[in-house]
Amino acid sequence: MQFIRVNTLKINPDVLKKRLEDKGVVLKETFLDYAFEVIKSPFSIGSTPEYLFGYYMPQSISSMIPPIVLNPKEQDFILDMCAAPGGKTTHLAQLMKNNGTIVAVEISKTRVKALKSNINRMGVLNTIIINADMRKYKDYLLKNEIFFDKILLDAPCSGNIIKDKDRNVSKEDIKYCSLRQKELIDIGIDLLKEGGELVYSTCSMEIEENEEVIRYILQKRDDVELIKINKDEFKGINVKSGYIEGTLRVFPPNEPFFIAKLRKI
Ligand SMILES: C[S@@+](CC[C@H](N)C(=O)[O-])C[C@H]1O[C@@H](n2cnc3c(N)ncnc32)[C@H](O)[C@@H]1O
Repeated sequence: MQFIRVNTLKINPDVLKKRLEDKGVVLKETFLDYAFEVIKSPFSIGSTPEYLFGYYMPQSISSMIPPIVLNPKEQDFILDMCAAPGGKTTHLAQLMKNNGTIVAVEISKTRVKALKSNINRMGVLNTIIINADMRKYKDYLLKNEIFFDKILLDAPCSGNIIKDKDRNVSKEDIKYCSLRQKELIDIGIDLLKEGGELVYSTCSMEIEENEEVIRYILQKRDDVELIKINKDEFKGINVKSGYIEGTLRVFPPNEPFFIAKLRKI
């Protein structure tokens, strides 16, 4: 299944739809008025002039859910803790209509290049890119008392190993990912303003990387609570409740995803 997210910072979804359809692309509506499923395309959807103009982002429909759940407002101060290549950063900027501020942090120098290029291509103007390890960069933020209204933690996970490195995952990989995710979510809560909200997501199916991380943070800290996500918002997507009520799991044929929302109290 292939989907595109129309970049409403640059073009109206109906205008782009007509433009692609005139070139022979067959598109199907989704629960989002700015996202379409690509049913058929005579050419690669990642190499059209419209793509290069930044009119859309090819990405799974599941990966559009975390920014929607975070629900950024136009004046929000947002931290995107693991940002590259920027599918979700550019989506957040679009929802904020290029207002407010996003701090997009990415550890990998190579992946920062892709993040920069997507941000430029898509006309995003409200984002500061930081090439740093969140586990160290948090010290700078805390020392300067910089706290955020909303945080997206789209955590590195074993699903990325399968996709990026094209190999199977071992029990050790899952354990390693789970430990890193627990460390990152704890940092995320530290960096939230009181009443601020954090969305945690992974493209892994493993309980250790999903519900276990949420259970860990809810047990470890008494300044955080779970906000229940309404799964009925995502019509046409194979979304079910996670193993903790109020969390979400997306299942095949859609890209597997886990999404949870927390509030700092
Ligand atoms: C799942 S990917 C993020 C995808 C991205 N949110 C998007 O929608 O395009 C996870 C990213 O986190 C980065 N990362 C891993 N550990 C990190 C850390 N400690 N600090 C910042 N970024 C990190 C990885 O290099 C990778 O690019």
